[in-house]
Amino acid sequence: MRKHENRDNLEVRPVSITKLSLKQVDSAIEYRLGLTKVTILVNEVSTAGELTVDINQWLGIKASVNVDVITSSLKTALAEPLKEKGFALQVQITQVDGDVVAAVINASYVAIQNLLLQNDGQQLKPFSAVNVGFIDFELFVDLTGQEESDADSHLVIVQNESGAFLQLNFEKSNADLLGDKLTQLLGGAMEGLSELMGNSQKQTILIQNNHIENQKDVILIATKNEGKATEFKRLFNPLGFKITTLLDYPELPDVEETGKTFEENAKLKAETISNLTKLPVLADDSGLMVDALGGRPGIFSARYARDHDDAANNAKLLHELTDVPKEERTATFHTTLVFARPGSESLVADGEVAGLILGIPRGDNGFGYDPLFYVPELDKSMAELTETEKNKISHRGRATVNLMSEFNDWWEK
Ligand SMILES: O=c1[nH]c(=O)c2ncn([C@@H]3O[C@H](COP(=O)(O)OP(=O)(O)OP(=O)(O)O)[C@@H](O)[C@H]3O)c2[nH]1
Ligand SMILES: [Mg+2]
Repeated sequence: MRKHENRDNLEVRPVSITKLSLKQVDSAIEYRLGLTKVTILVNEVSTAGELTVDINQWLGIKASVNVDVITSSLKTALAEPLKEKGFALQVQITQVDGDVVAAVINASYVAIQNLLLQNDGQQLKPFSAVNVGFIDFELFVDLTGQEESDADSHLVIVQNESGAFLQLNFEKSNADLLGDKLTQLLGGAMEGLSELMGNSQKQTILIQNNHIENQKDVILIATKNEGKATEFKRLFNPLGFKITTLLDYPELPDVEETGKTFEENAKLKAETISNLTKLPVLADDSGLMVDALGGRPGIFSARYARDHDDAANNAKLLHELTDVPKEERTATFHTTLVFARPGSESLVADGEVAGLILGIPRGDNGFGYDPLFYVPELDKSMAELTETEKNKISHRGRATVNLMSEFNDWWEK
């Protein structure tokens, strides 16, 4: 199966609805596929030059009021709660190539969800459309109009988040597209559709709405680590900041930590998420550096034995240090923090704490390697400290103090 040649990712293609005008629309055809009612997506032209994409039924909205998405009167038209009122989108397109139809549907979903968020905060059940087809017996996902004209057969598929096919848009010439070929097309489409729903659309919605744009003193921390999130909340709340993390934004993508240093990785996390959300974003990249292991696991601490598996990572650490005597089990926890915001150079700060790796784990608090990290001046493991005690001496706590000493100047710039 191939994706469109020039695109690595499927995308919610921006459809500039105003600029397009209709060439031709096939008349409605209705199919039955098993028990699923399959209707042509594009309804008949209502007036010359107009194509109605009727998505009311997917939205579960009662009545139908025609709303022109592109006019500025839209917001006024939507003054009443949308769910009470109902509406249809009318869009004009130059052609009915499947890629345009799919793009119109995707753009419609994004547009409507954005309007709802601005109106009454209602969340729609997501749906996406994709154009799939066979060219010389090879399955292509996200066909362009040009590819579509070379295709032996193709169709536009609309699916919702729970995987139900909402509509299939068959061309008349594809009426024989049944059996294995259809199954293959549906399989290919499902992959493309889940990518669209999972990433592109939600991101677009999030970015366009910028949920917390107007909330002052909110910091988004680009972490999915619950242990870090808890520590940051305790560190920043007393300073008057409200902390949100990526755990509050499941629609944002994972940022791959491909850097070679803590700073490179922290920058990648902070700057990627700040660019996407246009928010001030703080990221932490941290890890344990064990002297007897030449500084390992270092930047690979989260994936030392197995990815984010604390038990396996701790077991590997103990195993590697089996014959290393106490005085040689010295180690350092390191954190690099990067604060990024649109249009500024990022602020960077480090923090470290020195300790020893124990032979057996102690304590239940904290996370990661805390039960094996002994802090000599407190005569306790990190996992035996309360959160407040840990924050006072930890690499993350110290990095935060260092960051805050420069924060005001940087923030005012
Ligand atoms: O015992 C610990 N006490 C700590 O205080 C601590 N801080 C970091 N670590 C370890 O180092 C990895 C960081 O990797 P990391 O910075 O990439 O974070 P992460 O992947 O867990 O979350 P994210 O912030 O990237 O989403 C973590 O997973 C842990 O294994 C710690 N272990
Ligand atoms: Mg990580």
